[in-house]
Amino acid sequence: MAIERTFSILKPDATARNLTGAINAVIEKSGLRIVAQKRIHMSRREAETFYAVHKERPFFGELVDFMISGPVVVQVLEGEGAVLRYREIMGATNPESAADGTIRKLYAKSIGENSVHGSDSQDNAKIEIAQFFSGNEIVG
Ligand SMILES: Nc1ncnc2c1ncn2[C@@H]1O[C@H](COP(=O)(O)OP(=O)(O)OP(=O)(O)O)[C@@H](O)[C@H]1O
Repeated sequence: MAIERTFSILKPDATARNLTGAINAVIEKSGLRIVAQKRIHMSRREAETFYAVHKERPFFGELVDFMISGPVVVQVLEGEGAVLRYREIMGATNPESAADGTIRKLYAKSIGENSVHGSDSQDNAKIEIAQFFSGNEIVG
């Protein structure tokens, strides 16, 4: 499988509970490399742009409010099949359905406050990475 990059967010519920190191340990143990990382507080406009695909969904307002409720850590992860690999170790959106050992099973509080985001395709990974990082911030 090819070396890819994916975009990750450690969400406000994770930063609030001081879990960024614990989650990074799961990421690194999986073989993925954190090739860029920064802690930011998203603006409402950034969160609305990021989740624009969900703007007609009933939870959109709640999702945006949550994403700007505290700091997040945005990351670029690199490795073989990184998009799919990260989705596997994140686990299902709803932690109650997530497989044992996944980040969401271990740490997520609910379907909304579910600790992590990961891109769902290589095309979206490129778009999402470009929203938060310039090329010289990514060091492979
Ligand atoms: N029913 C819901 N109630 C509240 N928030 C929800 C609900 N469904 C999804 N969300 C939030 O919206 C995000 C995006 O939903 P999506 O269905 O794309 O899940 P995902 O692909 O697993 O998550 P992500 O896009 O964050 O990686 C979820 O991660 C979650 O934070």
